[in-house]
Amino acid sequence: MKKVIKGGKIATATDVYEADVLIEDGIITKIGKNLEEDAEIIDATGKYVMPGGIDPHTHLDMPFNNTVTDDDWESGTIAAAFGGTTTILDFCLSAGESKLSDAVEKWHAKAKDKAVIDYGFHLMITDFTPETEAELPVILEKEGITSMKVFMAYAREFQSSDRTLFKAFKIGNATDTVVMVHCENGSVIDELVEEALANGNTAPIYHARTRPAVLEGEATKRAIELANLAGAKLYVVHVTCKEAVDEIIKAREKGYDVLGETCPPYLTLDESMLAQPGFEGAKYVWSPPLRPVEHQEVLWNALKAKQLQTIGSDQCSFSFKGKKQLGLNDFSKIPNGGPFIEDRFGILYSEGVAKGRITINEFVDMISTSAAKTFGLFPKKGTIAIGSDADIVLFDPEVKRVISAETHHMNVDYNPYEGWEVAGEVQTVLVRGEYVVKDKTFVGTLGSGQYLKRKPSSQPLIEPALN
Ligand SMILES: NC(=O)NCCC(=O)O
Ligand SMILES: [Zn+2]
Ligand SMILES: [Zn+2]
Repeated sequence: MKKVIKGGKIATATDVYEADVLIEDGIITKIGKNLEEDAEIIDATGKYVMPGGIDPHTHLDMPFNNTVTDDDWESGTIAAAFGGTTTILDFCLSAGESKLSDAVEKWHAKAKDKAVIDYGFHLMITDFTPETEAELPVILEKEGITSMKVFMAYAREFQSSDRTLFKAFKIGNATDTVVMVHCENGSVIDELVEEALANGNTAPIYHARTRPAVLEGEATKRAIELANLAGAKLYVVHVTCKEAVDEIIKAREKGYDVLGETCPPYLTLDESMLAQPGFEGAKYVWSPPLRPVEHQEVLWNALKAKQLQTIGSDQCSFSFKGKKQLGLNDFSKIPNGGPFIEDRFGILYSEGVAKGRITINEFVDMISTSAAKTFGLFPKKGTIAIGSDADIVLFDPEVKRVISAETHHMNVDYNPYEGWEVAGEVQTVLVRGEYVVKDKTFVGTLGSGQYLKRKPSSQPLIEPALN
């Protein structure tokens, strides 16, 4: 059945205008005033009609820090949809697998019968054996994967040597793959952690104190130089601080092909959350850590200036009364990560657009379009245009609502934004023209999300004007 969205205000990364949208067979086929069609009418009066959010950074059902994240592909993608996200790019973990193809197969099995929105994978690389090095280009092509993540942190779990990092950049260059890097100095952090514990400092705040911003800046610079030496496209994930932003700006001014992502908590929460009495701070333990409040303005300014381009949720959820308790007597054992897949879109709108920090077009770009372009999904995803998938969010900017773990859809017992009043509400969400959320009720089907094969591009990531 055809659908027409009528009377709304279409917002894309470049325009805002009133028009109707015709959807046929999951695709946008017409955009215009007063479309008269024999179709189901969806009334969007007073609402924004926006492209569905694209979350380029999630960890669903992922083994990590001696446990597994609490949101799987069912709760995680349902929560994403309620929050206005219609595509996610999740990290497929290859550590522990002798073949990359086994890792990818495992990730397909996790997602296939559960996902209610569309999805793709980034490959997570920790090391190269001669076999995995040979297999990588084959897997990237076969699976339509155009991005991989390498870690300069988590010394005992995922951290790569500089040599592995450099190899990844060389392969990135040869295959036009975007290399995403977690930039922290994991070895120095380990030393600082050991020192803190030896001094009896076991509380959650020491997670932040043992991962200083200078180590994020240092690692960011190292990744930038190694990527440039290898001729790779670099995407710095979860940027938190001035030290890292400064390195990214300097590199971009030199014409290096570098993009940066930040995440809602770094824009809106600060280090003091970890210093709350008792074990409460464990709710805010993720890496890199929250920073002192002055870093927030640096991040907002960098987004506004397009020196940072995307917003990932870094969804990596662990319940407070459950898995976070692993670190009750030792902050270094608190599983790293937080639940953000549902509130990424709403927090950025409320703190960004409603508070006048960014425009609605900048919002759409950061929450959807820019990720689509970076990761080979545009214009199928990431915009409202004829020929694009009808991944559409109807958003009422006038509604005020309160975020709470009591009402969210993530499979965790707390929300870092508990009690926050936010402006704007996602009301209806379509994926390829089918309702997943209709008038704030889930009506989707488990397993209806489609795996997205992407195509590498030889184009640089950096916009030509900056070259
Ligand atoms: N960010 C975090 O603490 N957990 C997820 C893993 C990562 O992205 O580093
Ligand atoms: Zn990371
Ligand atoms: Zn992450």
